[in-house]
Amino acid sequence: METTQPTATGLKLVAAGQQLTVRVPGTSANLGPGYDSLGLALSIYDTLTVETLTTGELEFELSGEGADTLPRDASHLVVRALNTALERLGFRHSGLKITADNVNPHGRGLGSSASAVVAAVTAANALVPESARRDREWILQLTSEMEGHPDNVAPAIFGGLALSWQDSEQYSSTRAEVVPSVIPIVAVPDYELSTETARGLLPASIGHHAAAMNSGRAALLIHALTADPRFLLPGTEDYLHQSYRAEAMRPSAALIKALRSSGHAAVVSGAGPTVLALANGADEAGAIAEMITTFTADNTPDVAWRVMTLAVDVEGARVDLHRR
Ligand SMILES: Nc1ncnc2c1ncn2[C@@H]1O[C@H](COP(=O)(O)OP(=O)(O)OP(=O)(O)O)[C@@H](O)[C@H]1O
Ligand SMILES: N[C@@H](CCO)C(=O)O
Repeated sequence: METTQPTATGLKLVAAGQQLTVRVPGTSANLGPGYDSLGLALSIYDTLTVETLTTGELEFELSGEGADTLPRDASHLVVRALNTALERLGFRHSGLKITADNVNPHGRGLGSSASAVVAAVTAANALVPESARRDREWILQLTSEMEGHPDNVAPAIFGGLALSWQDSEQYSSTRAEVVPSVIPIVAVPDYELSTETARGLLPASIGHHAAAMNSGRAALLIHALTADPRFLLPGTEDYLHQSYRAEAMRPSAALIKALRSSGHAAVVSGAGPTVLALANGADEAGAIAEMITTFTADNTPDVAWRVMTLAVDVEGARVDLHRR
């Protein structure tokens, strides 16, 4: 791949004429007690196609979620993340054509902003020469910095169930395998709640008792997801965030309460307001989907819900190179 000499900015130009597509899964973070640490990759995908140009221009084609609201210029989240990543790698571009096809709903708790930055940083890393490319740990570090927490970006990058942690400014993550009988079902309401707003509802500190209770449930949840799903209901109990945010998503909180009272492991997905239920097998998945439909029709008539029975994505972000 050809690159020019460093420019006045000290940054080299990536070669023009390249084209690639990145497919990134949506994610559900927290899973109850795993606040800011656990996340599951889901089979709902955004795709981002990037072509490098010589015109110096930015062309943007946007379809699906956000097509009516998002900017199509350098202020777009994907462009900002892509430029930052290229710069960190020592490069810049001389024009881009970006085509974004967004399926993951925005501001609903399915990690749309994390998917966007993972797609952008993964694309930037694939556009630079092989010798300058970094590994997925580097992508995790940069995208966690952008998001402020690693729980959505990690499963979006690696797929599966991501267990993430932070040492000072360093983010790390490891992947665990979810038993095949676990089926995620999401109920996505038609109202939004931004992560920023939801984080603002949390107390600055919590008591030692709540912290101890939460630790036990988080440990149990990993066992439930990776070995014995019979423990999904007690394993998804949380003491850190959901009760503080319930006022901002009352229909979702009511649905979660009803599902849990019937023995189903339901939680707020990410910062909400989507409801995530984890079924143990197809029969329970069917029963959950049916209960969501009936309960919401009877109890939340002003809210339209989209119910999706998904799978755990095990691939994570995938790059397809079309032209180099
Ligand atoms: N594909 C995208 N392209 C550009 N901007 C996006 C994209 N996806 C999300 N965003 C921006 O991020 C905002 C939503 O981010 P926010 O963190 O509030 O919710 P979320 O990521 O969908 O949910 P959560 O973080 O709770 O899982 C959108 O309103 C939009 O501004
Ligand atoms: N852990 C994050 C996930 C949403 O980005 C939160 O609950 O605020």
